[in-house]
Amino acid sequence: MATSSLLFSTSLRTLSSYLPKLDRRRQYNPFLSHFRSLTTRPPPRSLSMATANKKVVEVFDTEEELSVSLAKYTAGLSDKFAKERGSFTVVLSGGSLVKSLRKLVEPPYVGSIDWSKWHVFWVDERVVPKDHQDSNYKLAFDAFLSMAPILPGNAYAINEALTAEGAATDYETCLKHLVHIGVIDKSSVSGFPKFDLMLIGMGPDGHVASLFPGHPLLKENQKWVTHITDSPKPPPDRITFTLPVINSSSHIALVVCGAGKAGAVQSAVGNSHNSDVLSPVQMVSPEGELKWFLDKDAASKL
Ligand SMILES: O=C1O[C@H](COP(=O)(O)O)[C@@H](O)[C@H](O)[C@H]1O
Repeated sequence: MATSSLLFSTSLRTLSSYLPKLDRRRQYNPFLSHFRSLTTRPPPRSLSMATANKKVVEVFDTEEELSVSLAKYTAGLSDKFAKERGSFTVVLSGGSLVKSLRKLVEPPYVGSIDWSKWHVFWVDERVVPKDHQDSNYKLAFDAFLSMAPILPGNAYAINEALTAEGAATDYETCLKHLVHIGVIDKSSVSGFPKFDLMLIGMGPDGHVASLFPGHPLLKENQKWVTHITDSPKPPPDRITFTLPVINSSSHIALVVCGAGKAGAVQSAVGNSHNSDVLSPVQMVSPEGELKWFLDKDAASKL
C-alpha cells in the first residue's frame, strides 16, 4: 500500500499560470492549493475545466510497493484496452524502470493479463546487438518479457544491423504500418500515433527516452522516431521516440526511484522552473493521463 497515496490531478497546460508556491504542510501538493485527501476546500473553477490532461502523483515507501501498484495499474489498462480496442500497445523504456515491472509476471497478474493482446515497443533503444548488456530489449527480455506469453512478433525490437539513422527510419515505418492496420491508435488531435501506455523512466538530469537536456532533438516535431549519435550517456548511438509521439499517449507512467533523481522530480512535479529552459521530463505532457510512480527518496524534495 502506498502510505502517501496521493493526491492530485490537474491540467498542466490550463493551470500552469495558476500554480501557487509549495505549501510545506501539504508537501505532495505542489500544483494546487487544495489537497483532496487533506482538505475540503472546493477545487478552483479552472480545475473543473481541466478534463483532457490529468496529472497524478503517487509516492510509495518502498520500491516493492511501487512495483505492485505499477503492475496493478498496467494490468488494469491492459484489460481496458484489450476489451475496447482488441490490442494493448505498451511502450517501454530502458534503465531502472524495467526492474519495477517484475510483478507483472508474478501472480495474480501473470495469470489474469491477456498477453495475446500485448504489442510491446521501446521508447528508445541503443543501437547495439540484442544480446549486448546495453540493449534495452535485452534488459526487458531478461527481466520480464521472457516470462510473459507475448506472441512472437508482437515485441517490436529495432533492427540493430542498421545505422542509428536507418534503424530510426525502419522503426518509424513499422509504426506507420501498425497505425495503418489499426494495431496502434492514432491521435485525432496531433495526427501522431497514440500509444495506450508508455512506461518510462527518467535520468538524474531529467532526460526521458533518449531526449537529453538542451539537445536539438527536443525540437523535432515532424518525425515519429529519430536518432542520436552523440548521446551524452553511453552508448552514443540510439533511436528515440520524439516528444510529439510521447505527448500523444493515452497514458504515461513515469517511474522514478532514488534520491539521486529527487532534484529532477522536484523541478518537474513541483513545477519549479529554476531556469528558462525546460528539462525533457518537464516537456512530457500527454493528451491523456500522466501518472508519476515515485519512491519516497525520489519524492524527498517535494
Ligand atoms: O539511457 C537511458 O536512461 C533512462 C534513465 O535510466 P535510469 O537507469 O536512470 O532509470 C532510460 O529511461 C532510457 O530508456 C535509457 O535508454
